Amino acid sequence: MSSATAPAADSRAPRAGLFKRLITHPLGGVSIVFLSIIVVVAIVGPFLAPFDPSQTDLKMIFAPPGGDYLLGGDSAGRDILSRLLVATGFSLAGGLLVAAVGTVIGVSAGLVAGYYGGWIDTLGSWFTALTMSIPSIIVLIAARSVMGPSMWWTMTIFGIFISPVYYRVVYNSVRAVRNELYVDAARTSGLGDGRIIGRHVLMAVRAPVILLTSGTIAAGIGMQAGFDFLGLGDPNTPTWGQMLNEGFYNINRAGQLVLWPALALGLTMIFLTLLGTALRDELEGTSDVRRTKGQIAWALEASAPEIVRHEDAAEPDAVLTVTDLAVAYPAGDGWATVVKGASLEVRRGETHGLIGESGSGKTQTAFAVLGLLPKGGKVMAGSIVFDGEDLTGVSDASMNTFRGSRIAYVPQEPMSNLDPAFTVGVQLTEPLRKVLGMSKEQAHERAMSLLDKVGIPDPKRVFRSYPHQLSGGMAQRVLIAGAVASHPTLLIADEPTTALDVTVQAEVLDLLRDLQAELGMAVLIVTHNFGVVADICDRVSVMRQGVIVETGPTQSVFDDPRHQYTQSLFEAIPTGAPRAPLPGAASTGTLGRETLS
Ligand SMILES: Nc1ncnc2c1ncn2[C@@H]1O[C@H](COP(=O)(O)OP(=O)(O)OP(=O)(O)O)[C@@H](O)[C@H]1O
Repeated sequence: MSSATAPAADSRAPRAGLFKRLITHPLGGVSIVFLSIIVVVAIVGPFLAPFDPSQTDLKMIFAPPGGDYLLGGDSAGRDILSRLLVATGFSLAGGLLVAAVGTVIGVSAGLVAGYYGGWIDTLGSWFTALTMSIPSIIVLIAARSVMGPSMWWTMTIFGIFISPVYYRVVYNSVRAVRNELYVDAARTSGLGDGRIIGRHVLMAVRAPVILLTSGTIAAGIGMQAGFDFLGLGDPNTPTWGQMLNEGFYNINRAGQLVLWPALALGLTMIFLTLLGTALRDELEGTSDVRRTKGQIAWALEASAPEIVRHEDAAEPDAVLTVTDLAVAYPAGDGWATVVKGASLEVRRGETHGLIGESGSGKTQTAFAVLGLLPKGGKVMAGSIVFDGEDLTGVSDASMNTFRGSRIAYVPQEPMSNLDPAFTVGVQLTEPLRKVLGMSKEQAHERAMSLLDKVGIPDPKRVFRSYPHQLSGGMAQRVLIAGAVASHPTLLIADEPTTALDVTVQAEVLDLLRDLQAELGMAVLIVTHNFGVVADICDRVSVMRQGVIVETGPTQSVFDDPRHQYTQSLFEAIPTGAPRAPLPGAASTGTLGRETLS
């Protein structure tokens, strides 16, 4: 056995710029190429057009493709190709105008209303509600009869109707960040509101606004085409919608009249939507997961420390096998890896301690198993096999079939994990009814017997009590009762005694031991207290800086810690404390509650 101390790689792989990432994204690349061609055509189309798009030639009415008119002639003898080239510019400009008006009004109003609140907020909400309640098409038709058939006015008004969408997105994002500590810090450091909004707040809304804009351009082009198709547009401005309108009138005589504008319109809208999908992937980081997963896995493999494994007489029957797990969070332009290739095995029916100093990644490992990583956290590499199923590829919806039934969880802070608005009875019976499908009476009966089982002296009273009427120890017993209600195969308890006082800690540990023995479940107990491990764990894994460095039966690891880090942990225990009270010896807290940090 060897011990290794090399830390695993920290993968702060720098991310390329947004455009570079988009162009290498499969959907993004092809969309950018197509849309670039459309933009080029829109700009140079009028110069490339072989004829004036309005020039009529009676001889060329419904002329077939070929000859002077490459794509044929329309019902007035105009060149379809020339009209298509010029129409591309107008159609695109219409979509861009909608997005520009929507962005300018919606983003600025959302920023100001979200940041300042008060009457500006009220005015913004009122305007949003008003514009959303009026059908835009009616206003557009009314405006047309007042101002005449101008594409520019039509698109400007449509942009105003789109602006509440931007307003809401920006407003909600600003509300979410305005009380962040870094915004407070900017304020206290003397930065003015304009600078804070422009620098800190605008950054937070940048991604959703960019995302929204590709959809808005598509919606604008579609709206304009629909308006022209209905014959409500400006007949002197060639657009795809105008061409479609004319084509549909003459579809039986010359089908190509519909074909070209329909292709241009359909493909542009499809590629704008695909670009939106690619943008979402890149801005929200989902694509980075795909792209960097391999890189991180490779980096971890290259530097993975060897785990010190103690010989084990028992036949391994793993209920949970975590292999080379890597968990990372976006950090700046890269990823900060907080679990760096951890491997862990919890066997059926055993109590397994996961011990390590504060910040070593114990909770992140537990959350990864539960599929409950905080926002931004991603499993970048490795596998989590529970009862034969790999949980890393499982959807959120499917994870719900594991959580609360086959995998249960007991948190660190009992009080903050009970909803103060509901009685214990409601909180215990609701999952029994929803997850296990029990009737109201069955759930009530089961909850009472669970409260009794976890040693609550007066279950009836506690059932009717609100969390604030319970002590910390009682609240933790209630949470344990809820966790074991479904007879889980695996119970994950994250520092279940840390928030409790010493005497209550001992009782809760005794309770966990008794329940484990009675229900035969496996228990993974996350702790930084060797006393807890000594008291109830059959086996232990020692975690350091995101990796497991030593694992084995508790007795063996306590008797003969081989990894330098495990040895240093034992050395950190104050002298005078007995070294290793072994599992089964009810000696909670023998080693105190040392925080190994
Ligand atoms: N939401 C988050 N975003 C970014 N980094 C995080 C997040 N949550 C945790 N971390 C980082 O992950 C690392 C491991 O945290 P974790 O909570 O797993 O530690 P731990 O071993 O359970 O320690 P403790 O006993 O203090 O909870 C820490 O460096 C922490 O800063």
